[in-house]
Amino acid sequence: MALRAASPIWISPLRPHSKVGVSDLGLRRCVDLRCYWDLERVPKWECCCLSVLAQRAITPVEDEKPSAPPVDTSGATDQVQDTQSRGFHKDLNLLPKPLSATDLSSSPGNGAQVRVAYQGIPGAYSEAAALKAYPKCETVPCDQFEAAFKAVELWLVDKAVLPIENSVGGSIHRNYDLLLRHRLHIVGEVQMVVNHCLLGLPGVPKEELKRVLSHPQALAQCEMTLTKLGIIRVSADDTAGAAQMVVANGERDTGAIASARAADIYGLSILLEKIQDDDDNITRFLILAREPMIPGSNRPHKTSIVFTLEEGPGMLFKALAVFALRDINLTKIESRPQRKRPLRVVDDSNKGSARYFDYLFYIDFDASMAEPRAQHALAHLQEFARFLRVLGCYPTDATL
Ligand SMILES: O=C(O)C(=O)C[C@]1(C(=O)O)C=C[C@@H](O)C=C1
Repeated sequence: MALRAASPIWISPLRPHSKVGVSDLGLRRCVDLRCYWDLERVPKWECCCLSVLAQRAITPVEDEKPSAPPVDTSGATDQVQDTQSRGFHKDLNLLPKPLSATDLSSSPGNGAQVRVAYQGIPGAYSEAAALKAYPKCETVPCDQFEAAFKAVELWLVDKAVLPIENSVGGSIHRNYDLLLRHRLHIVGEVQMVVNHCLLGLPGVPKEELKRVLSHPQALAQCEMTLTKLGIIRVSADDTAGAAQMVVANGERDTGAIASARAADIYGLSILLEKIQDDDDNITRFLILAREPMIPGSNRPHKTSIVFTLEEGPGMLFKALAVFALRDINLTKIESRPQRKRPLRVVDDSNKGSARYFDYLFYIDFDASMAEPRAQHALAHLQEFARFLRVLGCYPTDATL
């Protein structure tokens, strides 16, 4: 049994934290980069992506022409001499160098010294996803999704890894809502095959189980097996928490659905393996950070956005067309009610009962914000979106 030493983060005791690590090189580089932005030209939509801002300083969005060709540097020596003769800078090597895409994405790939928050306790699938993203990281358990968001915001951890959708159970709506409520950036994704096991106390046969505890998503992913076994489902905060509870309660007729690793950690027996309805049960997790990453063009990237539209016929059709027109593939679309304004009264006199829900649309698309076609698509979308935010641009996980 190997429990990790990291102390869990519970949402209530979170407190303002001194900014340990503020001087972290990555952040300073980001701050430096802001000097290169032409903020006057940033339009009203809230684009959080460094690259798009940097690009906008150079390329007018209205212009659908391909980006300008690389600058010809053949006259560079003349420029240096000219500058020196005017006495601006004696040594140009002392000037800060503009960042390139690789500079900002060069955090150690194995995650050594990175603290990563996840929801659940050791043995949860989210912890495994964090370790897939950063194999040497220190994982930090949190009781709720929101605690993981806050842990990043308060500098208690560097990143958070949270589930966003599952191939059987669908979207994890809570995390869509939290993405909007918090100011974190998506800097990566992790796709992971989730193989569920039926666990019981040592020596208990599966026929003796009357109840099974697990996370609601896990219960939904094993719907058919559980119906076949005729077992009562009971919700728990996370799968590993369910396993821990089975041990703590010591009731022979109660089992858990969790990972093989959870069985190992909490000393339970594996009664059945791969009990999910679909063999290819895949959960997609997002990696969140305080700062956005600069998208590269060396590998496929995804961009995630959220927007709202004006009321009117065909508005969603128009919004989707900005991507179709530029041959940009959409990988996910999700809509969520806008909670602050759940109902819109369409009749000023409030007569007639027509009322509409306002929706937020979340879209993931296969393109990097470093690509002009993605920038143009968002500039186009901005023409009729009431609100638009880039949640992040990050490398596509193609490891499955
Ligand atoms: O309970 C866990 O172990 C989790 O990591 C949560 C979670 C989820 O919320 O989707 C993660 C992966 C599986 O899809 C089942 C549960």
